[in-house]
Amino acid sequence: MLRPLSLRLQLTLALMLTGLAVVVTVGGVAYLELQRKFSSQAAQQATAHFRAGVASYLQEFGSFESGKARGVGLGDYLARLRGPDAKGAGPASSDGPPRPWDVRRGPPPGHSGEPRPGPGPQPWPAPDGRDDPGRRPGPPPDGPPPAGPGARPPFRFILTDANYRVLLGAGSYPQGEALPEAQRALAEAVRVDGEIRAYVSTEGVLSPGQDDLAYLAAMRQALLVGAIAATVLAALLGLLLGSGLSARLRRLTQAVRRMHAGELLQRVDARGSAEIEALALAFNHMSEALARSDAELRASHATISSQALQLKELSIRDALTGLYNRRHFDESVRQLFEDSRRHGQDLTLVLADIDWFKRINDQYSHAVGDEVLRRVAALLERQLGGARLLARYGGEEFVMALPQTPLHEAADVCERLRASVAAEDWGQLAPRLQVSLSMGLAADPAAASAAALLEQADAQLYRAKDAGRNRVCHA
Ligand SMILES: Nc1nc2c(ncn2[C@@H]2O[C@H](COP(=O)(O)OP(=O)(O)OP(=O)(O)O)[C@@H](O)[C@H]2O)c(=O)[nH]1
Repeated sequence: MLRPLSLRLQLTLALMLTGLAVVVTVGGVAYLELQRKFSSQAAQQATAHFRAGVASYLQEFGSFESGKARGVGLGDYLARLRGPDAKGAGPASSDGPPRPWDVRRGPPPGHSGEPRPGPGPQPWPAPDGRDDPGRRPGPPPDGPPPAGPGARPPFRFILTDANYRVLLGAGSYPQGEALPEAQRALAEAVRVDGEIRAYVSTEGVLSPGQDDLAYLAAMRQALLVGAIAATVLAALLGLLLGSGLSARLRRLTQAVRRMHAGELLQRVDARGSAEIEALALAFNHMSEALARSDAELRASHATISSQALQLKELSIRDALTGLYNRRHFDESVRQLFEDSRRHGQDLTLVLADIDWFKRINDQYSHAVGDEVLRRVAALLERQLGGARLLARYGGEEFVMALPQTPLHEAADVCERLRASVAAEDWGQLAPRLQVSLSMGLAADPAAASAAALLEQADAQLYRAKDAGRNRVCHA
């Protein structure tokens, strides 16, 4: 399938065609008008010359009949006046006697008074013997005009006497009959001594003469040069406008691509034609709005993410002590257990329980009990370090997982914890307050699961309680 033409090419072609059409239309009309003007001017001149020839004949012979009686027909008379050089083509010259039929540019002789003398082509055909009022044989008056430059013009003259009786009918009107009314209106009077002696009118169209042909050829050439110049100018203009337009569209396209790549805030130059400026401004506004929305979206996404993190943290923390809660411990210890088993590493689980906590509550209040829970939790967390998992397991019970820690090492750690709790100055919190921890440890490598291991630790805790509390027990 053919690709659609680019905007630049379309614009160039449109301008070229428009320029060409304007030149051809204007030039063509001017050319035709000029041709018509030549034809009309030549017809006027030819009629004037013919009329002058007829007037001269009548002046000399008095009438067509007396001319004929003296053996001189109008055709012969005109031919004699015309002279031998009139047969050929060529421009009129100033040599020789003046003759009334020379066709020249400028006002016709009938308009300026006297006919202009000079040799030149005869503007009318010599009448034949049939039509000639002078009865002399001659070339046919109504034959087709000879072709070629300088040939006699194709006018055919109609000649009547003063009463509109046709003497020369130009093949259209029979000799001797009255000229129709319509044709009479076009006829021009031939006056001799102020008296109307005949009427003359013209039929036919002009084959332009050499000067006219030269004019028309120059006109055609100017038309051709104008058309070529207009086409070239239009092409240059089209290319210039088109390249400006396509450059702006290219910048817009590049900006859209950058937006697609993530750089939402883009600005393109808004200068240009009204449409391009409107498009660029709309694009800039859209880009700003998108960039603003994107920034707001990112900010709200960050807020939501942080809130989700906070929520998640809250969901896995114990509200009173800030330690992890039991649910989180149970989820995490499963992973620790599997990892230690997979890598053949030690894992010791510890359950720790505050001794006689009910009594603390009862004796000192729940608030004191809560504060004891918070202080024991902080102490355990501080001394245990980050590599171990510590959680409040429920009530006054805490649980610990010590990865990569063999039982005896874990027992030492727990012993230090127990001692620290016991050595704390609890009297600051409440008079004569004593707090201690009982702890049970399990690190059985044969335990099937973290829960099973935890049960073993719980059993050791019971042993510690049973043994008098404030102690660490393990298998
Ligand atoms: N202040 C306070 N008390 C709690 C909280 N959770 C559980 N307790 C109390 O802890 C007490 C636990 O008592 P017991 O299970 O009898 O255990 P004990 O008194 O510590 O006795 P032994 O464990 O055998 O030494 C109960 O009275 C609970 O009400 C808490 O969050 N705050």
